[in-house]
Amino acid sequence: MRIDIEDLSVAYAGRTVVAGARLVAAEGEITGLVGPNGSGKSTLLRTVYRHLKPTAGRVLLAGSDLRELSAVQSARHVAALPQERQSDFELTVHEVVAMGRTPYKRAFAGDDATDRDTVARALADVGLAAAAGRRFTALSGGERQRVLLARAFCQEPDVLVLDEPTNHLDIRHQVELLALLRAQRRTTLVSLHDLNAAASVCDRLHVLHAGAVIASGPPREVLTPALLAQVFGVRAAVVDHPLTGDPLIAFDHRAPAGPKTPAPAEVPTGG
Ligand SMILES: Nc1ncnc2c1ncn2[C@@H]1O[C@H](COP(=O)(O)OP(=O)(O)OP(=O)(O)O)[C@@H](O)[C@H]1O
Repeated sequence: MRIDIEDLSVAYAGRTVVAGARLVAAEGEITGLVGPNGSGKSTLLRTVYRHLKPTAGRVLLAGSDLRELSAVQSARHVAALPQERQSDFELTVHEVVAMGRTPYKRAFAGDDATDRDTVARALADVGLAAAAGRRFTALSGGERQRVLLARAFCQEPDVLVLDEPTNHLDIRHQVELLALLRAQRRTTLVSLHDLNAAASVCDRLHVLHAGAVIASGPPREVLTPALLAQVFGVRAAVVDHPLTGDPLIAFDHRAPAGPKTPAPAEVPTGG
C-alpha cells in the first residue's frame, strides 16, 4: 500500500515544526527521511502512525485519508517503531511481541496457532528466538529495540513506519535489520541518521530541513556534497562503495563546512 503525504503541517502548542511537507512512500519501496536534529522527521512519522494530528494537510493510505479508518483498521495496515520506546513492560519478550497481534483479536481472546507462529517467526527474524521467555526489562537497549521491531512485524502491516530503527544496534544487527527490511519488500517509511545506511537501503530519500522537504529522489541524486554542506553543515565526498557500488559518503570528521544554513535552502528536487 502506498502512502501519500499531502501538504502536511504539524504544530506543538501553536509552534509549527513541519510545514507543508509533501512526499510519497511508494508501494513495496523503502522511503527514507533524513535531516538534521530537530528537522521534523519524528513529528512527520508520528502523523503516519496516528500519534499526532496534522494541523493542515493529510496522510493518505492507498488513496484514503488515514483518519477515516478506525484505530483497529489502521493498526492492521500500519505498524510503527516509534521513537518513544516503552521500556517498562513487566512482560516476557514473547508477551511484548504478541501485543502486535491485538488488531486481529477479539477482546480477551488468547493466542491461537497463527498468533504463536507469527510471534515465533518475528522473533526469529530479529535473531531473538532464544529470548522468548526472558523479561523485557532485563534486556539490553539493542535487544529491546529488536523486540519492539518484532512486535511491529507481528502486526503483519502493509506499511512499516520506523523511527531510527538502527538506534542502539551494533553494526552486525544494523546490517541484518536493513537486509531484513530490503528482503520484506513492504512499504517502509524510515528515518535514519546514518546517511550511508540510508544511501544503501532506501529506494528514495526525502531530506527535511527546518520542517520542510527540500530535496527528494534516489539517494545518489540527493546526497551530493553540496546538499550535505548546505543542510548538515559538513564537508564530504561521495564515492562509489568498493564492495556494493552504492553511494558512499566519506565525511571530513576534522572540520565542518562553515556556518550552518539557518533556514530551509532552495535545493532542486527530483520530485
Ligand atoms: N512533544 C513535543 N513537544 C514540543 N515540541 C516538540 C515535541 N517533539 C518535538 N518537538 C520539536 O519539534 C521539532 C522537530 O522535532 P522532531 O523530533 O520531529 O525532529 P527530528 O528531525 O526527528 O529530530 P532528531 O533527529 O533529533 O530525532 C524540534 O524543534 C523539537 O524540539
